[in-house]
Amino acid sequence: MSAPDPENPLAHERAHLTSSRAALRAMREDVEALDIKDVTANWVNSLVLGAQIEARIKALADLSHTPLFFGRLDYLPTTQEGQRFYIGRRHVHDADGDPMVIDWRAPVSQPFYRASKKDPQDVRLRRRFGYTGGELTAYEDEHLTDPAEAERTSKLLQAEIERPRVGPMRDIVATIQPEQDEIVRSGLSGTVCVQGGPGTGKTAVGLHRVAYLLYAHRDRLARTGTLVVGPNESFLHYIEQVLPALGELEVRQATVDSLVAHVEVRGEDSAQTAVIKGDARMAQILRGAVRSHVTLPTEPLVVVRGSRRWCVPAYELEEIVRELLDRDIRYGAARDALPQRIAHAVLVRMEQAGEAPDDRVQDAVARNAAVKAAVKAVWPPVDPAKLVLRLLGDAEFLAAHAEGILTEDEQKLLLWQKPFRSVKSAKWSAADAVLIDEATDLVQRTQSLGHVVLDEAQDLSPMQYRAVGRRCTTGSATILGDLAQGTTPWATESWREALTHLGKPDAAVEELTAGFRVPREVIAYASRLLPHMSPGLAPVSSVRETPGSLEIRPVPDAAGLDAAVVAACVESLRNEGSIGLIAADARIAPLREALAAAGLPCLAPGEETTSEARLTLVPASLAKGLEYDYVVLDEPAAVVDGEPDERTGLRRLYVALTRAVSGLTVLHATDLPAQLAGGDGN
Ligand SMILES: Nc1ncnc2c1ncn2[C@@H]1O[C@H](COP(=O)(O)OP(=O)(O)OP(=O)(O)O)[C@@H](O)[C@H]1O
Repeated sequence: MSAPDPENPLAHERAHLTSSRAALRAMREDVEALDIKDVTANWVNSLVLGAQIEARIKALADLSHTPLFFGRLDYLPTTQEGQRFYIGRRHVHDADGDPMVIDWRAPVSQPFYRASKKDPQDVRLRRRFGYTGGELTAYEDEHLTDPAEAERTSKLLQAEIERPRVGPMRDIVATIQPEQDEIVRSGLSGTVCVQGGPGTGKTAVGLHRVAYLLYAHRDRLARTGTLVVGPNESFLHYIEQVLPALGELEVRQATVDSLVAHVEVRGEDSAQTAVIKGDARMAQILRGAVRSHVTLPTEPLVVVRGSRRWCVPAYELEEIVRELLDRDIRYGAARDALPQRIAHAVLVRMEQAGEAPDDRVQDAVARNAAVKAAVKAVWPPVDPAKLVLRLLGDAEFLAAHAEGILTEDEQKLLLWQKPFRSVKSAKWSAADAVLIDEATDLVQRTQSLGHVVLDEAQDLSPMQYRAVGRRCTTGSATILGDLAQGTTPWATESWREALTHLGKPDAAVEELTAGFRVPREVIAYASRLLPHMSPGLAPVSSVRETPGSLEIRPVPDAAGLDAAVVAACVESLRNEGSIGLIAADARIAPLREALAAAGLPCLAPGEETTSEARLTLVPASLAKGLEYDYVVLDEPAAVVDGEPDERTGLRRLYVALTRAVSGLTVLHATDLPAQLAGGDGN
């Protein structure tokens, strides 16, 4: 490494960027030049190796608009031999194998995120770099061991957050904050639950944690797999580029609905019914219903082999069945084990009679027609969807298993008005699919992944938590959410309870309190709702002061509201970045028309914003998790009224009010909800 030029540090850093880029190119060319013909024994090997090389080449691509490094650490002479490290998205080394850029996830990079004046962690200088396009244009230094230097908030962090947004969500790897980093780097074995208000970086933290875990436990997670679960497709689409930008291409993304898609969902439940279907008591009912298929044998079993007849008495068969019922194994696994258990009982009799049967004889007995018939009678196969079809369609069957668990009224709510004939013709709801998933797992164990990230977790029902939980029984999870943003009738009120349903009752619950998205003025306004919908939750404290970021515009005449909203969108579009027009779901159609009439094209959530198409029309029900540089919020009272109860309405409004990064304009022709009224006359 060349010596720094004290006269022109920026030129020196740019030179390092240029040589790092060249080194990365050389690394890529080395991989491209690999000839695997001589080293692979067969075509399967060569295919596998070929795919690995292909992936490596992709991972080594130099994305000209993504800074190769964003920070620098100079250690004190006493540690790391006073070395200097450039921190970036991936490791880059020169021709001698010496590091030019260190992966942000490496242990030596950690102080970049955690060191402070109070705890410099052996770092003398921390330097952050600013880029414009692909150009390195600025840097910011902190001399962590210099007592004379005052601590200040990073301008580059501020600029990074306010950088106009177009396109999908981006990573925050250059600016992860210390309390976020603690979560990102927490170990693979533990499940972490993160409570955090709007814009505290929960989604970002969850995604960076996956990237970190994949780095630290690559082999294990490559085998077991990782999954990110989000609330809907448009949200998944919004976040889907973050992990690839961090070099991780193998992480699966899903919604809870898509995880449990055993049947086609065409029906909808009333809120009351959905609440019961999502209640954890349903798991108990399903378990009883599945196991009720087992009938204790009352007849002896006779197996004929050659000239001999072997008889296993009924009481002994019963013992075998009881023992399998007592062992907590899946219904299907026990069913698979039963023929061998019976065959073993026959073999014992053969031995008692002086024969010496071997394993092959046991296998043959297990396949004997009489044994097969006995197994079918005692432990018949169970089709999970048919089982749920019967529970929801047959009052007697339901009563037999729900007695003492659900009240009669609750049972009535579960039953279809008119039972469906078949799994195919049934109008399954989303909650039914979760029940089928539970039943499926009772029959056959669901495969567990190595790590699951669950975002917007507060909206899940207990049965949905169980569905996610069984996908990480042998792995760990990151649970992200905000109790104040729960808008389903079954929304979680306590993380401890949610974690218990998930099967991780002892997981650590962490809290993020610093807000990065929403300016102080806006979050203060939205937080007026908190005492009315989630008392006890502390407001987010925004790291950003953006004067003038909030405007409340009364519209005197209701007939003029649409035109005023369109005008506000036009004004917002004069700024750089993305614009979200958020409105009650019922207001979407008229607003779309008004925008079209004014010649303003708009996107739907999930459609990617570009520099040409920057305005998205967002139904309040889909706003969760999304963000826009400027938000125009149409008629708050309509957002509240769009929900079945006031608390849910206020929470929906809270979500809508907290989507803006740089500016929020609220337009209302009717009175604002009383809970928003504050001391300032707004
Ligand atoms: N350390 C950070 N540096 C820069 N930007 C950050 C940082 N943390 C969060 N952000 C930005 O703040 C915004 C909000 O982050 P994110 O969407 O992860 O928050 P959230 O807690 O999931 O919000 P919500 O509850 O509204 O879904 C994003 O644009 C994200 O990039």
